[in-house]
Amino acid sequence: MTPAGPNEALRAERVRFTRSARLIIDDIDCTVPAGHVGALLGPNGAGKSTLLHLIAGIERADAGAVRFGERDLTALRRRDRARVIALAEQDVHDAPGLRVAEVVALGRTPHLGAFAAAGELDRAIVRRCLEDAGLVEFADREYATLSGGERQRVNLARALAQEPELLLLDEPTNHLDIRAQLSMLRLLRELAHGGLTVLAALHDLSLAAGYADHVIVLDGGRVVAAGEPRAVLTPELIRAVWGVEAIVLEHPDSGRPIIAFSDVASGPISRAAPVAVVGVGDGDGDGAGVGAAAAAGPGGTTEA
Ligand SMILES: Nc1ncnc2c1ncn2[C@@H]1O[C@H](COP(=O)(O)OP(=O)(O)OP(=O)(O)O)[C@@H](O)[C@H]1O
Repeated sequence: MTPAGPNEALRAERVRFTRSARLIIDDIDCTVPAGHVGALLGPNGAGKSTLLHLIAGIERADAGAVRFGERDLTALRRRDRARVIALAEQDVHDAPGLRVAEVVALGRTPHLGAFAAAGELDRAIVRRCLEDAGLVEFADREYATLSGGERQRVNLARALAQEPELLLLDEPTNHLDIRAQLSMLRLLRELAHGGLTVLAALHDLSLAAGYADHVIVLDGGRVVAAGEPRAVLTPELIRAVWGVEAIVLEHPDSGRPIIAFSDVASGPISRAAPVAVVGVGDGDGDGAGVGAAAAAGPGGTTEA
């Protein structure tokens, strides 16, 4: 596990960002309390990745500030910033031909001197991060040959090797099976309790509600709600932001919200109907031709 860093709060203050004459981030104010797991939620195109890039310093805001504790992150030089913040993204494009351990070792770059090679401490940190991400058996595999879920864990391990104080993640559960999703989020919680401040863009509202201490909901480049998952993730908010009907239940053990969706358009699914394969017609009237699966009712089901 990455050693505990100092607990600091992340604060974005009136951050504004325009691209191609479009206002993408519209005077955003938001906070992730020190040592918390924050979840950044919102529909496609809401501005989650852009906000993470602005916090990480990959993009420069037109206005506003990003602070971590007392430090102004926007004022830090690139190398200094990379010692404070790590961003785990879904796609790593700078790893052609590299093996997994080498990709993870790239995370040590901000800590190495200008011409210095990695030392024993760096190698030990890389080994520990491979272990934390469950990747020991993959250490010698070529990164390009990994599955999407395996790559996702490498991206996390590389970010952890940076030994950041602030860990940003863009859809870290994407491509992961359910067990790997839960273990990823459990690891983020453990890291937060160990001192890291974590902000992850997530799409799964129940996972966010189950693991995040603090959620920030973006819509159209603005923060529309923020706070404890239970207070924020209400059916009204979900309808307003995502345009879907949700039922918010309480987990019997943790008391945290579980979000279920009711698809009012298709109605209840009571019994799966056999799927008939019918010809869509090939013009000769015999019904043969390209097979198409036709469901007997809406959504491929019939009412009992
Ligand atoms: N270079 C660009 N020029 C113009 N618009 C852009 C540019 N980059 C991003 N955008 C727009 O900014 C908005 C926010 O994009 P962003 O990727 O931050 O959203 P997101 O919330 O991460 O979405 P998703 O959930 O789909 O990943 C989108 O409407 C996107 O089309």
